[in-house]
Amino acid sequence: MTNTTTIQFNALLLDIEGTITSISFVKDELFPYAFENVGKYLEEHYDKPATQIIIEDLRRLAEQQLETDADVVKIRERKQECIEDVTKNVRHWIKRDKKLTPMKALQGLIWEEAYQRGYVKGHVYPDVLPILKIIESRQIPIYIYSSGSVHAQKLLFANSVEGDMTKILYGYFDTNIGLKGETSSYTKISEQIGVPEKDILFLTDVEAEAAAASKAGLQTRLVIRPGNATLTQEAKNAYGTIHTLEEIL
Ligand SMILES: CSCCC(=O)C(=O)COP(=O)(O)O
Ligand SMILES: [Mg+2]
Repeated sequence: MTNTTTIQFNALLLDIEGTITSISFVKDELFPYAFENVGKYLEEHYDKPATQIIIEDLRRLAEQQLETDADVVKIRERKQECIEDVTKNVRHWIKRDKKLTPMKALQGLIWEEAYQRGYVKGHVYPDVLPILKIIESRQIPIYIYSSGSVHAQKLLFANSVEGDMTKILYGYFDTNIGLKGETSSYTKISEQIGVPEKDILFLTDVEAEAAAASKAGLQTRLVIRPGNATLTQEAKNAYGTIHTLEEIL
């Protein structure tokens, strides 16, 4: 179903990958960079408090995950063993596109170097910035909700192919508020931004996210971009689809 009526909303909530950024940028540039550089990053930043906090979180996570996943290893205490174990787990989770909060936090720190050194630039589709500027000019706040950490989100938009986009973004949410497939996450976002669920428009490429948001009472549209997973007809009918952000104006 293509939406033909005007959508009324007082806040816009955007997924990143597959919605305003290509899946290929995330899967073919960001993830491989983190995969290749996780060990090196840990060697260079091991003693920093931020790294140690993440390692402790990853240690607890590994304890839980190894009960159901035989490829996850227990993270040992001594520095070199710890780096070896964290690297093994993180690489395993990257390969499976796991949305695990501490792993996402570490990815964000690793990507910081990639952006700073100019190895990557955050991809956004050409329709995104012009339409977001129009929405911002209508005093409608724009928020991001991604499985990538808030730090990683800010890096992507501060170093995007369209320049620094952070000035037009009002706020950011990651999995610290809850998983994107859980209805309660959207209820919490609505509470935090002070906009009723029915007045928020959420755009995503993932059916389960549209379903969770819709169940919470948000308006949703599924976004179709080149390289995205195919959507079921049932979901297209239930939530409606757009191909560019122009369709929400
Ligand atoms: C913040 S950029 C990296 C995106 C990422 O790590 C990811 O897992 C994509 O998740 P999304 O919720 O944006 O589809
Ligand atoms: Mg997505």
